[in-house]
Amino acid sequence: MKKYLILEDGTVFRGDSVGATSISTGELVVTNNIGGLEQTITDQTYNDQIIVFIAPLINTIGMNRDDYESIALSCKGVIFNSIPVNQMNASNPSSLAHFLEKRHLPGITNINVQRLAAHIKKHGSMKASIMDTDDEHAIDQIRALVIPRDRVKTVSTKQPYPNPNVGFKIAVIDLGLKFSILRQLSIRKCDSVILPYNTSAEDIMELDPDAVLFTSGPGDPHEIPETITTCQQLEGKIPIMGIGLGHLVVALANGAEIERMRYGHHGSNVPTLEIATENIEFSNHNHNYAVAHSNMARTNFFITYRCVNDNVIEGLRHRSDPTMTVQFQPEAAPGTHDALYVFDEFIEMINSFKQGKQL
Ligand SMILES: NC(=O)CC[C@H](N)C(=O)O
Repeated sequence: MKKYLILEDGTVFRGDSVGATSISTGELVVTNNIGGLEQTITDQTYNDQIIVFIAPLINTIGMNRDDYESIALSCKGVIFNSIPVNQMNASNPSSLAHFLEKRHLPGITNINVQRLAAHIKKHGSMKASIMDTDDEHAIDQIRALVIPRDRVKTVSTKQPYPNPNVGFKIAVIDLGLKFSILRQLSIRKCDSVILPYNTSAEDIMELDPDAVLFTSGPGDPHEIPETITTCQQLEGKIPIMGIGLGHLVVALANGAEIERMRYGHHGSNVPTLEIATENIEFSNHNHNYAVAHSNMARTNFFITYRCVNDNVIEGLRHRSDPTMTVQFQPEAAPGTHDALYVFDEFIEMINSFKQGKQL
């Protein structure tokens, strides 16, 4: 069955349907991930987005349940250059087609993703629809569609839940977390409690945590002013780590400004420079927003990481408070594993804060 990817500027790409046959609209993002299909599709930072995989051929062996990063899928569709024939067979329970069909996620394969990616690079990110036809009404419909502004509310947990262990107690503020953040905390024996995005500072402190972690998540950080206020109220009182959207929240809470990028960073091989060591790491990114350089000097933060390709700010550290952030995704999933040590630095920061407090 033929399917059409229709961009809001009227450009049309035609390919073959894979997965659910429903129609869908979202913001287009182009990822350079060549593996890690499961982790990418289930990453909630892609909420309301249509993910374009730029790799020539993807997913050769089928879906692996150990690599899921959330329970419910929240992206709006997937676009491929090509996938192996056996992955198109939905009656094979481990196939990509079966996975997409069961989760009501439409996809299109046999699309010229190189041309599509070049188009996005030239014109910037835009909305698109996966449709059965390419008539003019489809384009009008896409233009009229407003991307929701409550994406964190949609994906954040509604109720607190624990991820018990025997180490530091971490209050994890779920802005759309990936399971691998919890996996990395578990490896370090953290006794985590996962809380909704709008939990107040008072309720967080009532749990007597050793640290607070604001996770990655979808959308624009300005959409969650309550989380920014909570962060302001916690600042300096307790160690804080921000990842992805959490990094942007911490930055806004401290007077930084955020800008929308032209087409963002999406993929697991983005080179990032750690300024203190001059090490270049390849890390996993999915972001359309970034902290602006313009007024950094007026904040109390210094820049710890920047992207080698375009100088985008990728990490911050407070000059005196125990607060650290990274814009990239140190939990990887999919790789590389270059930046997993960021979680060790978080634990070290908690340790030093505790020792300082005891002195
Ligand atoms: N990696 C993330 O957490 C994404 C942050 C934010 N939604 C952005 O697009 O910039």
